[in-house]
Amino acid sequence: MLHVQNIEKYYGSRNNVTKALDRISFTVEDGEFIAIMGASGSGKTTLLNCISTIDAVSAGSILLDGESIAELPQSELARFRRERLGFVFQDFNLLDTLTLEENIGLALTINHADSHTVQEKVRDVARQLGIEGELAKFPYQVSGGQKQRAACARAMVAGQSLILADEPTGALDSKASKNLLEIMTRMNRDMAATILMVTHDAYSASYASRVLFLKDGRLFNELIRGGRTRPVFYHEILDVLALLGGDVSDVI
Ligand SMILES: Nc1ncnc2c1ncn2[C@@H]1O[C@H](COP(=O)(O)OP(=O)(O)OP(=O)(O)O)[C@@H](O)[C@H]1O
Repeated sequence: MLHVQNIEKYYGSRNNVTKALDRISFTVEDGEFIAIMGASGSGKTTLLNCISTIDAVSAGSILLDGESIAELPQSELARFRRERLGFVFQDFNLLDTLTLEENIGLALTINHADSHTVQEKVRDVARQLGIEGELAKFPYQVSGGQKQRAACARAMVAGQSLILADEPTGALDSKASKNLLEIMTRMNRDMAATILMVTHDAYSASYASRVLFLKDGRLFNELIRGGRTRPVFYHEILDVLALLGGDVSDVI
């Protein structure tokens, strides 16, 4: 569903060029849960920004469901992001003045879906994530875990092909992180969501089915979980991080 082909990204101009991404290629199949890891400055956010159409690649191509992101006209980008991509942010970005139901349904409402369809889709995904009873509440009236669920529901309610998460557990304590990772696992396993998650954290990455490691803008290694348990996978991830070198404490 996602083909990243030989992409490069440079920042700056002639005398001061940073190569943030250097000939990166990989494919994400439907239904995968992928983590992207690497030290600070290795290019993780740049990669996610290129995939999410927030930033443009300098060379190479990115295809989502066969459609080339670089060739989308500016006028189409906002719609493309709303319909095809779901986002889970570190602070969840729920709007305080909207109920959970309105927050979750926002992309559908903006796309002019009729109100009955919006309500049905929102309720369906909310039920699957266990927050059906909270839909009339505002974000300040629900728990942190329920906010996480609402943000996850919003990321997939419009049938988005790909969910992009940038350090989603970055600001959470370990219990809240575990909750969120379990929700994401459920979305992936039971609700067929395809997820690409950038993380510094080996524990978070161990929930993924595959981990891509970036070093200095290049793809350094890849680990596939296969039949291994999560704790075993976690230790393998730590081993690769040690191999990656540099300031290891920076990446775990
Ligand atoms: N707008 C920009 N202008 C110039 N250089 C940039 C810009 N954005 C990123 N870079 C550089 O590109 C490289 C990759 O940065 P990026 O933010 O993608 O790394 P990262 O792996 O996400 O880091 P972190 O984990 O610290 O967020 C770094 O060397 C960074 O300094």
